[in-house]
Amino acid sequence: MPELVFFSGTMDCGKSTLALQIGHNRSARGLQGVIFTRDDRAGEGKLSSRLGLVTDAVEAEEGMDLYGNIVDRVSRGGRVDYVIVDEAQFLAPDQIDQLARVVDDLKLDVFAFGITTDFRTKLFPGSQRLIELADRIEALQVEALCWCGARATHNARTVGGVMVVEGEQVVVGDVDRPATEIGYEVLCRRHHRRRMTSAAAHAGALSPDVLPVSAG
Ligand SMILES: Nc1ncnc2c1ncn2[C@@H]1O[C@H](COP(=O)(O)OP(=O)(O)O)[C@@H](O)[C@H]1O
Ligand SMILES: Cc1cn([C@H]2C[C@H](O)[C@@H](COP(=O)(O)O)O2)c(=O)[nH]c1=O
Repeated sequence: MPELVFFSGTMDCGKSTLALQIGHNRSARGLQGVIFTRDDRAGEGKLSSRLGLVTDAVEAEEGMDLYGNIVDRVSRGGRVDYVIVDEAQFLAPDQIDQLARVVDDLKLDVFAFGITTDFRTKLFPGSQRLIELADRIEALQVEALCWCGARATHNARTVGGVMVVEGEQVVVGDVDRPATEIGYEVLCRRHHRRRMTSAAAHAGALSPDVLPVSAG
């Protein structure tokens, strides 16, 4: 049975790498897929992984009918065996409904990859709809880690090196950006709640306030 699968996790947990691997393994066996993405860091119409691999993709622009796009390809004689969607959190809810229709009406597997929640710990609309509609939700096996060593479950945004909890939901960016820019860091829930990024933890450790004080 074809499925709509949502591979979800934090930033930097290997989603794009897995998307590329799934595409590679299928094309190695002669299958033909359509790869959609939206606002990849590498630029329009690209699906890129931090491991250095990148492939061409169809930019799933705002308002684009993803079901219609696949039907057009097939009706023009094209072959489509499966669909991959990266950065699926950026899609509109009705585009996720269109992906579900690709599975149900066209009988194709759709593999969607995206982060579940934003820097405020709120669901992205596209991810919410995927959670509502997916046949399966898969967590990535190689977990990203918080600076404390716990599994990272949340995404923090930093501006000038300081964690923020207000701002636009969508700001394309990356982890490990210079402290002067808007950046992201993955954290466990405890440290996300305390707004304690690795820089804040490091500064706290150096602060005289937290140095051991002798009793005498
Ligand atoms: N130099 C490296 N050596 C080995 N693995 C790396 C290296 N750089 C990044 N990675 C792996 O790539 C993962 C990020 O992959 P990517 O597909 O870009 O993530 P996502 O799409 O989830 O943001 C990291 O969690 C890490 O496991
Ligand atoms: C948390 C968060 C992230 N983003 C952006 C930042 C990146 O461009 C993508 C995530 O890409 P990745 O391949 O999973 O690392 O999402 C955002 O716009 N808003 C956020 O709150």
